[in-house]
Amino acid sequence: MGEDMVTHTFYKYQGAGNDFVVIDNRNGLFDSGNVDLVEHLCDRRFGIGADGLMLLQDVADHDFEMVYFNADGRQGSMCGNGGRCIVAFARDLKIIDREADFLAVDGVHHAQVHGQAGWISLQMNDVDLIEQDGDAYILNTGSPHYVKLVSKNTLVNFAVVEEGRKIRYSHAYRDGGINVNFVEVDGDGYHLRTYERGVEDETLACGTGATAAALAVAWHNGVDGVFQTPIRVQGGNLTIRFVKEGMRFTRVFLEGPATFVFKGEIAW
Ligand SMILES: N[C@H](CCC[C@H](N)C(=O)O)C(=O)O
Repeated sequence: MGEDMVTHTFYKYQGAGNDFVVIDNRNGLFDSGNVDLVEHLCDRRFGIGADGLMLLQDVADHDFEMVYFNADGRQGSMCGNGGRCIVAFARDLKIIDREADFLAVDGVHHAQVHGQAGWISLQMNDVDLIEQDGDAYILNTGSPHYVKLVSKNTLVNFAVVEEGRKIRYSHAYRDGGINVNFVEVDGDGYHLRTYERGVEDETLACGTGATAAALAVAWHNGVDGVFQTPIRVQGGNLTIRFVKEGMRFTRVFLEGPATFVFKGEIAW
């Protein structure tokens, strides 16, 4: 690398296999409008490789601000696993200790860091609307989700990308896009596979998707109460905690691992 080449520091984190480039942008120098740059950095051959990219920024009245981009380079809606990973990043930068209060595209989030295992609990917004599209459930947990319940032992050989793409590009969702989730009963919890908008592929985990799946299943079962739902995803395990009273879901928490992978330098 030539001495005069300008390089930039980046970090890689992953949450149950949903992986992110994370950049400390407290100096505000990152060109947030550069779609090609973000897409390049997320490219798994020509760049670093990730499902998404996040900027950590300073903001008044909160520990930090999270700005999220999907791998297609465009600013996205809320990313649950990304939210958990940026809290781990803020801890590693010593911006926070074990509690965080940060601003994201869907408002303020509180998070807790549990123990050294990097288990992060992220509070998600309340949900009070679940609609139906045929036998699927449509709800927004910070990002829009289509949740289809499938029978046991379906997901092991399921064409997630093909079936997910059909729905995501169908007339109803073509313009705004939607994340497509397939969920089946799995022991005392559920197994989930997700086709993600903006990645336009299956991801190994989707935090807002796991949250949407847990709430949709509780709605489908029609029982109120306090829930703690294990969700097995391709990249690991997540837990969703929430209180259901009719169609109102409160105290919603997405919990799971958020792991530092590596730090690097890249020229752009
Ligand atoms: N692809 C999603 C955003 C990221 C969601 C996912 N990575 C998560 O953990 O919630 C969308 O465009 O709606």
